[in-house]
Amino acid sequence: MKKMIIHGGKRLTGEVVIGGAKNSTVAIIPASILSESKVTLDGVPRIQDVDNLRDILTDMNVTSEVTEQGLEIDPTQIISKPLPNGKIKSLRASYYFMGALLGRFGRAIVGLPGGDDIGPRPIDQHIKGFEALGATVSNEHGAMFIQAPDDGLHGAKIYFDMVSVGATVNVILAAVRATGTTIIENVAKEPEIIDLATFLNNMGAKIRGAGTDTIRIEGVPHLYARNAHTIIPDRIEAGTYLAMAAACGNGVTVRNIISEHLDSFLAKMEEIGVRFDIVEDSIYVYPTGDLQMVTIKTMPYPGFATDLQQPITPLLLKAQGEGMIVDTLYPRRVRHVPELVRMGANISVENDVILLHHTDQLQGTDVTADEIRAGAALMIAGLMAEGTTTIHKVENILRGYDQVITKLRGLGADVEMIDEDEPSSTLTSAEVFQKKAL
Ligand SMILES: CC(=O)N[C@H]1[C@@H](OP(=O)(O)OP(=O)(O)OC[C@H]2O[C@@H](n3ccc(=O)[nH]c3=O)[C@H](O)[C@@H]2O)O[C@H](CO)[C@@H](O)[C@@H]1O
Ligand SMILES: C=C(OP(=O)(O)O)C(=O)O
Repeated sequence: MKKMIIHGGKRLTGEVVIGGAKNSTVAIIPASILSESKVTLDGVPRIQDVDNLRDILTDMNVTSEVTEQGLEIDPTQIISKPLPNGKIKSLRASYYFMGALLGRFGRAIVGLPGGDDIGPRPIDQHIKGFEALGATVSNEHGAMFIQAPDDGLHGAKIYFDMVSVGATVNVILAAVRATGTTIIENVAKEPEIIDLATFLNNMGAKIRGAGTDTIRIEGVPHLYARNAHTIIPDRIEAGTYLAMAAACGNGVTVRNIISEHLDSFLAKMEEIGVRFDIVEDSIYVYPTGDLQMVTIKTMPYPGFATDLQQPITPLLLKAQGEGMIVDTLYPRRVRHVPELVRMGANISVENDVILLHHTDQLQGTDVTADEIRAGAALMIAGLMAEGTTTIHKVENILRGYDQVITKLRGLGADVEMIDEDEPSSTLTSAEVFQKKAL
């Protein structure tokens, strides 16, 4: 286990470059097993979810190699194998192997996934989609057994009862090689869904409508990757650094952003009073003056992303007045709140609503990152705080934040990551460096 030590209070300056989107990458890596030729991915972020997906590929005899640009995956020698346990439990997106194996082999045995502990995360819509395509699905001792009929999956009309990123991805993966036409209604419209569809279409799939409410798929018998696919920039990582820049920056440029993917987030930043300039694929955030408290309600894309409600919270603590956050997707995504309270934040939860009040100054202390975006919030709070903040369970942050220590140091942050058993006591990070060098 690792911990992050932040000596707060430094004003951040300079530039940070955003990596490829975690939520695209973790769908596209499982999708690559549908290809009958080698797959080249550029812009793959260096995150633990990718390492864990690569381990799962290895279990299926699919080799992968990290290159300077990204990742090469060779699925040509793949074997159909049950994946009931192991790394499957280490991340959410491992459940995309259900759809991908079903699409490739007509059967899948995959353990129920792990991922962030942010309240109940059922998969009933994924199952509804697989069944509509003709598969039989059963849950046996925590693993899903999914089997296509003898004559293979067939196209179907599916209406999702709620908008789900995971169910949309999984049903696309199962349907691309099914016989006939599949129409999926009330699908997720996230940019990561469009990225996945682009990747699959470039391999010969026929997916239309990604980014709208309805996706139409004409099944094809074979898929071959021919060109390298570049993963889109991570809008959640971008939002995190933008919020950080506003909370403790002295003029920060965030590069490699598709600003349209952040429309609702940027509108909220403006409402708070943050000033920024968008120039092509970069956003410059000015040092902030007076800020206004706001109300945030998370919604499926293009609404305000649940994954950004925690990262924007420390910034809101600087604002005047009283604010509120309602996470309609994950009402119990509040594990950062008690940790922020320990840092002196005036924040509470009542009936699943996060209530925020202006806080003069956060104080560094020991806190725990119970999930990825709670960790991002604590990281920003630690940078804003007086004194030293030690964040435990940093692995949750490393699941999805690309080269985070390097990026923070590039902005001038005084931050260090060390093993839990290594003494850090009251040393500054410069002293820790010195000690390591001896
Ligand atoms: C790897 C990945 O892309 N993860 C993202 C994905 O997670 P994930 O794909 O798990 O989230 P979903 O979009 O599926 O979940 C949205 C909502 O639908 C509910 N639901 C979902 C499926 C289902 O079968 N039944 C059901 O009730 C969920 O409990 C939740 O309330 O979208 C979330 C919502 O934007 C983000 O926070 C995650 O970062
Ligand atoms: C909830 C998240 O991730 P996952 O779905 O991979 O658990 C997230 O990225 O904020």
